[in-house]
Amino acid sequence: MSASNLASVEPATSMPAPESIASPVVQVRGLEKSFKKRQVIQSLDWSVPSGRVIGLLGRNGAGKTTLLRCLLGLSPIDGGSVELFGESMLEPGGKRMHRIGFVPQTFDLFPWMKVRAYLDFTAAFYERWNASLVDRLLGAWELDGKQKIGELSQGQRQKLAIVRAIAPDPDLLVLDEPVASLDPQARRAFMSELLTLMRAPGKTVIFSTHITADLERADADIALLRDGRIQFMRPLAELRERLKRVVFERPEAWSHPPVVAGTLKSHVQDRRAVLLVEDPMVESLHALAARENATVQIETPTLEDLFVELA
Ligand SMILES: Nc1ncnc2c1ncn2[C@@H]1O[C@H](COP(=O)(O)OP(=O)(O)OP(=O)(O)O)[C@@H](O)[C@H]1O
Repeated sequence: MSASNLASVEPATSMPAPESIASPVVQVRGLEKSFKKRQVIQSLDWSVPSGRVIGLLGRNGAGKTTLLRCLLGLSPIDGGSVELFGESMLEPGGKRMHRIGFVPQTFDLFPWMKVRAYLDFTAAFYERWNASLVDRLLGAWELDGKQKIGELSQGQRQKLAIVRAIAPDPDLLVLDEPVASLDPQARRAFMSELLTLMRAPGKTVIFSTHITADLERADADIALLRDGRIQFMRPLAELRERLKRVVFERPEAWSHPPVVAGTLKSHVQDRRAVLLVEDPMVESLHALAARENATVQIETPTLEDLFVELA
């Protein structure tokens, strides 16, 4: 059993608000991307409605960076199509880029420029540029405008990349592991800043991360990338409500896990059988436990548990 059951219950786009069905911000159809013989993205379909915060999860090497770069036209695609704001995306450029902010995984541009000069230089390219936000964030995040970019620490560069990406007031903000180098205080401050700015009508955030606590804090929709495809996209609250960890325990060892409808994954550990079940029927579980001379516990898994099980 696998997470694809989730996708079969509902397609990769889950329950968008009615007004957003008409105009997804991101619409990907049949996307293919390989590096030499290594196929990273395979027939990937993904529709991201406006107004959501999406956490893109996937194991190391699952293709998150590749997918985000393909979305933004930064990496050529081998097949399929990508539309942003309803228009085909073949390469970055044009007016639409004013509406898009991107924080790459590593930021190592313009090492000779000073922070303030770099931001002023970048501002000139944008129709909208929130100079007071820049000033506030430089202060709050303790970035020195007079310091050279090449002399910044990794975390400070990441902060600068974030300031640069959100200052143009983007409608779509794409962040590739934006908080990987930030300390816990900076991560929290960043997440709360991000959500305040982007939890506004018409704003959409897509960010990849391994830090599941941040996704929980952001109350994000979770999109899982595995085997080259988006396996499902669901609001975190819905995942937690519908997916349960069911633990059977009995005096004798299990040779195989008990059969339960909706099981996505299961394993046995001696006298324990642990199942991840979608929409479990509580009475049937208790009846099954009684037949098997077992006790049963139904738990709500953490997002990290879910990630470990499903990714
Ligand atoms: N420029 C490239 N040339 C060749 N292979 C590449 C290139 N970029 C990525 N890959 C391969 O594509 C696969 C997906 O890489 P990608 O960086 O997209 O994964 P990821 O999900 O972002 O990983 P992580 O969580 O570790 O950042 C990996 O197997 C990687 O080796």
